[in-house]
Amino acid sequence: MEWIQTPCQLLSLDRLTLTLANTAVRARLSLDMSTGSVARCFTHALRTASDWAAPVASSSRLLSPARAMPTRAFAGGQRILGHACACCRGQKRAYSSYPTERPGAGAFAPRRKRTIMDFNSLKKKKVPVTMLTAHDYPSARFIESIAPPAPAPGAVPAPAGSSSSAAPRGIDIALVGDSLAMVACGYPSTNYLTLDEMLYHCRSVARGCTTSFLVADLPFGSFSASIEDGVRAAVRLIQEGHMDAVKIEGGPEIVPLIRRLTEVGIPVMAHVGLTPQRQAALSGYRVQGKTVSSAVKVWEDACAVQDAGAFAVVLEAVPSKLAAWVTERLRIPTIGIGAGAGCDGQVLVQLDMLGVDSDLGAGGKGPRFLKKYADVGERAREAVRSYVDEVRRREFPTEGEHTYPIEDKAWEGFLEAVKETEREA
Ligand SMILES: Nc1nc(=O)c2c([nH]1)NC[C@@H]1CN(c3ccc(C(=O)N[C@@H](CCC(=O)O)C(=O)O)cc3)CN21
Ligand SMILES: CC(C)C(=O)C(=O)O
Repeated sequence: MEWIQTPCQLLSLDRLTLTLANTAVRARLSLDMSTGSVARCFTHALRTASDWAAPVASSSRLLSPARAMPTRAFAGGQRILGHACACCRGQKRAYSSYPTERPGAGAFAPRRKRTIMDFNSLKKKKVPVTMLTAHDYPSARFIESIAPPAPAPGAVPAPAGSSSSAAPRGIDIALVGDSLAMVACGYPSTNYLTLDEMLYHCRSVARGCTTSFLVADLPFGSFSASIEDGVRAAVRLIQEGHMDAVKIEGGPEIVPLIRRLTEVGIPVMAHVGLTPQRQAALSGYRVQGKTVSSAVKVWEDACAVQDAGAFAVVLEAVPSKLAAWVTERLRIPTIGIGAGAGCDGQVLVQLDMLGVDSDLGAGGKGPRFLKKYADVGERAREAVRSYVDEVRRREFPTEGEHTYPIEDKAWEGFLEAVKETEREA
């Protein structure tokens, strides 16, 4: 089997994540630079020592001798080949099947890749799950960069969610939401976004975010005509978009698709309440579940998607009382947006909460649920204004600080060399 090395990313000096791919499988593994062993492999397709031999050999060739640090990690090649990272210790892969147990917590570093088991375990412990959108490489890197660092070699890592306030856990789930249609592409609604456009954004996010669980929306229309359409679209999000799971808006009408995807091993996050892909049919972005029949529908939709196999469900713009009631009764975690603190987790659009002027955040207004944690838009405007002023005043670039020198001797030689042509010009 011929292995091809795809871009290899050095995340920090003590942790290296490699992405290896061939036509059949894509593997990501994280190496502990201090011990040269596999800290975590993000694929379960490669289980045996011989499975690893080819990719590790090809990456060794690629990494040495140009990159001295990464090469050190391969000094213990045997350890890599015979590795026993937590995910490969005979565990079953966790799909949308409500696994309730998680393996020995001590086996995990605090910032290994998040899994569905973690979300179930967090729900059980009543520790909120954090989710935030990422629409491109920088916003994904931003999420990755706030994750707590890996522990010192030999340290006994704390189990995920063991401490809710002392140690920040970073963002558990990065969502490539179709809100990117409006936020990143300037479309008037999420329904303009095509599957190909979504895939382009997914690939960029996956390159920047290696430890959060990656979820992408199935765009409007990509699953409407048939279950087969939905399966093909979801497979593309996993295979070409490099996502871990898909999110689908809807209730009982998407149950057959959730069932099918769960059967083939694609985890599904459901989305009920205010479903933006139906904003025209719902006569706008309106809070759902405020009347008896609407509240019953939210509850029944949530039950239907859970029973179909969804591993989690987004509750958008529903009364907090209803969301808390539903959360208490569902086995799967609920992720709220405009649904109150009684949910098992929260999600916001990154540019909204940063206070960048997004489609919803512009002009200081926005939905009630939106909290701006910063005013990045105003800071960015101030910066651009300063740049414009300094350029006009010739204060930027500053001589010596932002410029490259030429030695006097070279300069005099240059003037001598161009004497003739200078006169002609
Ligand atoms: N930047 C951004 N953030 C989002 O959260 C987001 C998008 N874009 N685009 C897609 C959908 C649209 N979303 C929206 C848009 C508007 C409201 C809104 O205006 N809500 C009213 C409710 C009015 C009512 O029914 O009482 C509010 O005042 O909160 C809610 C969600 C959420 N999604
Ligand atoms: C706001 C979240 C839940 C979403 O669906 C999106 O970003 O598209």
